[in-house]
Amino acid sequence: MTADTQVMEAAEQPGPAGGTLDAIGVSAWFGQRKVLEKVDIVMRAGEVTALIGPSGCGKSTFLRILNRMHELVPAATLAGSVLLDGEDIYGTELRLTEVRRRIGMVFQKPNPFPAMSIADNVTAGLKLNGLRSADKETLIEECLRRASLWDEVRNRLPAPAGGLSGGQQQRLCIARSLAVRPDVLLMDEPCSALDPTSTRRVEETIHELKEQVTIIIVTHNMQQAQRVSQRCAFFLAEENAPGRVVEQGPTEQVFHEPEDPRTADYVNGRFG
Ligand SMILES: Nc1ncnc2c1ncn2[C@@H]1O[C@H](COP(=O)(O)OP(=O)(O)OP(=O)(O)O)[C@@H](O)[C@H]1O
Repeated sequence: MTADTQVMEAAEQPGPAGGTLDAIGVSAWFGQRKVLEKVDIVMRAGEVTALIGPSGCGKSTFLRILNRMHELVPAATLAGSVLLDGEDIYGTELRLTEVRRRIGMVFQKPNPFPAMSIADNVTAGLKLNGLRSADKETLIEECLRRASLWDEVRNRLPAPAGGLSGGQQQRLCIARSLAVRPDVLLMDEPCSALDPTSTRRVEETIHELKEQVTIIIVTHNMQQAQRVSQRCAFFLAEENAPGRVVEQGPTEQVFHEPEDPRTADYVNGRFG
């Protein structure tokens, strides 16, 4: 076993809750243009945090800062810090590969490897992360169960993932993310390409996962934010200004007793 290769205990059950992410004074730029202004949000273990707000207010940028994907864009810069259980993900103590393993991402459009088998898709992230599993079959079943997909695919694990429905593909991507044992899952509008039934299945999956993995979800769907999240942050970019968090708190409060009139207008569909 090299320093980069760890044997994962596939039979080991996932821990009780993921990590807490703490964004402190996070600002972001693309070139000269500032798109986020001093965002402070604590995203707690065991909870789902929803990021809401109109298009272009910086939600996806903020999400990508949380697992160091923002820096992949040329000319993208940032200020502030992001702590994972107190450790700075931009500091020297945590390696980039470790940050990306511990903080996984599920994208808007399901992106399995279509020609690869369903089973191999689940374990595809292991190699990329320098990990291997002592018992792949157990790990595959466990992750597919956690992603609420096992019953639908158990009899066709060698079939190509491209043959699954969009909703099944998205749950397969969730299973793939879970295989590397993340503490946090970032989800960028994970249901926007899905029909209502598939959306419900993904929401149920989120509900079941939140005890083990901290989830941060960007959504334009206000009903979805209320259904899946315990806490909510409302982002807004006013004219010619970078995006800011106008209000955050328990989802119930943000939707039913917002303190800021702009939050009330947004959650009640009066703009955005
Ligand atoms: N790669 C990029 N290069 C330059 N500007 C960018 C880039 N990505 C995003 N932006 C700009 O940053 C701002 C925030 O974009 P971002 O995608 O984070 O907003 P958002 O709230 O997630 O929007 P949406 O809800 O439409 O996905 C926007 O003004 C956008 O045009």
